[in-house]
Amino acid sequence: MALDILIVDDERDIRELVAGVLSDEGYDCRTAADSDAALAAVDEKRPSLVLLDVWLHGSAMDGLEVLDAIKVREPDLPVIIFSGHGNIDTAVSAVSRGAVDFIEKPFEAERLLHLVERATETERLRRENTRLRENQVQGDEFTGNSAVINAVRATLKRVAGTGSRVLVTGPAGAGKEVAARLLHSWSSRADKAFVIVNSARITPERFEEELFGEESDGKLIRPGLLETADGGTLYLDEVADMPLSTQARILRVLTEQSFVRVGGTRNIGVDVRVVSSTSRDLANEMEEKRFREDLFYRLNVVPVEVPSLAERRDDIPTLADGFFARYATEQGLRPPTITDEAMAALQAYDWPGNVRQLRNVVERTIILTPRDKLEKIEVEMLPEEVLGGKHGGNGGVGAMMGAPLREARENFEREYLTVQIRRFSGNISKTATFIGMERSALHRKLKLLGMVERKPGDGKK
Ligand SMILES: Nc1ncnc2c1ncn2[C@@H]1O[C@H](COP(=O)(O)OP(=O)(O)OP(=O)(O)O)[C@@H](O)[C@H]1O
Repeated sequence: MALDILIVDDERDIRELVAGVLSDEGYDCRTAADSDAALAAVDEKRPSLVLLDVWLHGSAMDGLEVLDAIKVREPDLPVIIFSGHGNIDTAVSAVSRGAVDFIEKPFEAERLLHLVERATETERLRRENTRLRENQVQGDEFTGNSAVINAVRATLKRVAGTGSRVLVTGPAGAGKEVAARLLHSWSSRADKAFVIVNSARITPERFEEELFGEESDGKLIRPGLLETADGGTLYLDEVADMPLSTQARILRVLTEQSFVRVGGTRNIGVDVRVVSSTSRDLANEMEEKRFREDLFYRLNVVPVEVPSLAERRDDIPTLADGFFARYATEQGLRPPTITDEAMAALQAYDWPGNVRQLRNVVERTIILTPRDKLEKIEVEMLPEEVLGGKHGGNGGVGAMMGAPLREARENFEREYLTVQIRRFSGNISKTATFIGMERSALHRKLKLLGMVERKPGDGKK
């Protein structure tokens, strides 16, 4: 979605000029000629940025008053001030009253674009953070009752109150962030911010500004994520993606509990609990000299591993039920029931994208299925990736048609049993009960089929 910029200036030429420059760069622009129109525009729809003239001839309020009124309505909405030659002082005071920057008229288009880009980058991150937060509010509890998830939950509970640093590891989409939020919510910092530093999404050039904030001549231009997280939890997502130079500075923050803003000299104290996550092998990153060993030891005070979904298949029914109920409700429908066959297919699949992929598959199933069929989820409604993909899918009847009956039956039995055993995470007794065989008979069968001792994922026969 294009960022929406509100341009407030009493001079029509300026409004049109600025709108032209910004529209060419893909921004959506609205304009207002006086204070009333400006505030009405903000009330109508929160813009991503306001460019505001300090001097508004013929208006009920001047630029600074409009700034104050905007800040009351939308404290986080960035405002850049246009100042004329004679009123730089006013512009500076606007910055101390909450404007992110000012630009003196006449200005070059390039300078304007640079400032706009800088101001909206924060907005982009803010949106991202809000979006993630909103997603969570919808109720991403740390669902699951498998033994491994219960163990993770117990560890989180134990360390939540201690303030120790925690390093959450596990594959992408497994729920590292959900785990970190749970830890935060159980800690004494729960009513303070949970701030995400997405190391992979912030460009290395902007990393330090984002983290430490900026100041000029001793004045705050904008706070960084560290300051925003003061008193709360700072979540360093995918910490292995952090540039080495920033790793050195983060290390200093952790040691000293203080930092210096970009462009500043003063030490600013912060009280943050750092929780980091990685889906990469940090030992390997350290070996390759891409990750600082001293930082690793600082971050990894308490390691918590969130296992892949394939390692806790017994959580799939609860997770799937929860996601089906959520997405059906969003469509104004009742939570559907899921047939045993459909659930078995979900449990048999390998989920390389883990819980995130399961959530997406459920959402897609709900969207792609006609509404009148959504009371009961049948196996055919599930997407092809789950039914026929290479991860845990089966070859289908078609693949068996070229074989004599005996061989086809054995092939079928092999596939059937592989899926069922996987579904019960390799537990032969549970599998036997489910498929209606004696445990010893199942053992014999597996031996006959050359499948003895085969556990999910180990690939050996
Ligand atoms: N235990 C869980 N209960 C409910 N929802 C979960 C659970 N684990 C993960 N999710 C869902 O899966 C999505 C991915 O989870 P999350 O972002 O925590 O994973 P991650 O391990 O941090 O992934 P990445 O490393 O890719 O950022 C979340 O948006 C959430 O909806």
